[in-house]
Amino acid sequence: MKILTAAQTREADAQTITNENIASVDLMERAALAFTCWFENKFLPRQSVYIFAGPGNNGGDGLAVARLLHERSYPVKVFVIGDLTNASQDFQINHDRLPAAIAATPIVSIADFPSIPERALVIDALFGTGLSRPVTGLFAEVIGKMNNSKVCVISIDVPSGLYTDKQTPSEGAIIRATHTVSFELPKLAFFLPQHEQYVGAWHTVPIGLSPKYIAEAKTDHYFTTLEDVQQLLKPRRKFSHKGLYGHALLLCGSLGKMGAAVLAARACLRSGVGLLTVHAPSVGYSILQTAVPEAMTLSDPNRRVLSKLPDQMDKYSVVGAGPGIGTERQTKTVIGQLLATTSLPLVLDADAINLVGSSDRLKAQLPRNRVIFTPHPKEFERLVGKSKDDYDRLENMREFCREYACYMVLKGSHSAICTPEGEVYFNTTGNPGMATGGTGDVLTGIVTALVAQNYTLKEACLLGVYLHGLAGDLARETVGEISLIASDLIEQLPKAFRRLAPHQDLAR
Ligand SMILES: NC(=O)C1=CN([C@@H]2O[C@H](COP(=O)(O)OP(=O)(O)OC[C@H]3O[C@@H](n4cnc5c(N)ncnc54)[C@H](OP(=O)(O)O)[C@@H]3O)[C@@H](O)[C@H]2O)[C@@H](O)CC1
Ligand SMILES: [K+]
Repeated sequence: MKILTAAQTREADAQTITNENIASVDLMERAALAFTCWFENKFLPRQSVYIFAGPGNNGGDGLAVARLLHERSYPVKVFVIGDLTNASQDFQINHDRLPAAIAATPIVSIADFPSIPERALVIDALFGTGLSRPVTGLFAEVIGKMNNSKVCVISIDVPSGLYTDKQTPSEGAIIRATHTVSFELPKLAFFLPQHEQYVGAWHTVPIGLSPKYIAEAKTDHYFTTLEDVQQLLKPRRKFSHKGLYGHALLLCGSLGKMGAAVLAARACLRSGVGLLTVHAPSVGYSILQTAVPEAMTLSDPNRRVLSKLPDQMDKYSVVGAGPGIGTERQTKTVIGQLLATTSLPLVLDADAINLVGSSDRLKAQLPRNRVIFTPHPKEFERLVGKSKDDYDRLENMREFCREYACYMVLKGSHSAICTPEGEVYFNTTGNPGMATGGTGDVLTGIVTALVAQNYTLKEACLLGVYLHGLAGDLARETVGEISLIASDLIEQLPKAFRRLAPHQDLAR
């Protein structure tokens, strides 16, 4: 699904109004109703609701929500801030529609800010996508009070004060929402780690924005949904044999880090690969043969670290390299040979990324259109360089992927997948329990297996990252976030695959 800029969202609103031949206040009513339904499902009408409305259409939404919640027996109080002589037309209409029981109290100085009871709910309808400058002055003071209220704050559409598609200047005040309920689509800002404290948990509610406009809108930013990845998953053919599903080679492990190789190998096998060979330092031979009997094991001449590429590289369909390999000189030579001498697709993770990042010579040897990097933020920095903020990091990722014609999975809460064309796809599965050692090795195994099965590199990234997060979400259901370990993801992979294709096994 596409992510739109603030300007595109306004245009989508406008086109919806024109195409459907409705008044803009009708679209506002639809939005307010969608928000109210979400709210009703979440909170009982026992708690009083304090709504803070600004002078634009976001404020208009807040006033319409006040009326709708009042009709549903929620005790509602409304406060309006700003120069209301310049308020938007739809704000005015909804102001006039407020029932007599709701007095909209103006806040003209911070002394007018109400004291908010402990169990109240606060709705933030100060600003939405029409924010035109950083929030200062009285608005900033109001935001400060709302942030200090220690109650649940629910933002309509956007946490007020946050720019949705570019860096918010540091002098601007921003709401710290518990929940953000966004209309139709999430905003780019929601996917960036630097905004975690403002956005809280985000949700989307449909308001019927013009599908035609959305389909035609140009963007470089997308987010992946279950439906998107379901379309990618290929069924297994009836007359199958293991040769159809590729032969993956993993270059993993070193003395003391054979666990990384075991995790990557097991995840690779659970992701449908036909054959798997793991090439590891000789210390890992019996470990791998015991822990992963389904995989073939090749022993490197060196006991501790990888020092040599295996022979007959052309019999493999893909190489996954990096988990647990360390950064010793011999291993760097192996990675150099891998880049220079093979023509296979490569999935490079962990120390393979660090090795490439530390050497301009290796970077210059990167083959075009057949490398996937899967860095976490620190590895990303070693490979691509430092970034000023999350928007800058996205731009740097885009530039790097264009320059080297490679794919990148920047791992995080919403892992970002970048293509050589500079398109970025944000993943929507996964949870904080996955921030634990070994989960990256599991991802390498999954993505490598998918490339082996002839998924394009882009498909392998989108599908692999989604499945990895989904396995994490399934694991959370049984072990919780705190106890979750990387092996739990592997255990849940079968269920994750079946979630994507619920009827496939039954159809036979
Ligand atoms: N269009 C539709 O049909 C639908 C729209 N919908 C809703 O509308 C929202 C967008 O509404 P919007 O465009 O009116 O902008 P909004 O965010 O309310 O703010 C604009 C006002 O704030 C002011 N202002 C701005 N920055 C400021 C600052 N830093 N400090 C102080 N003032 C500042 C600005 O003043 P100005 O810049 O003109 O001086 C103007 O008065 C969108 O997020 C969604 O919630 C839904 O109902 C669906 C249907
Ligand atoms: K808001």
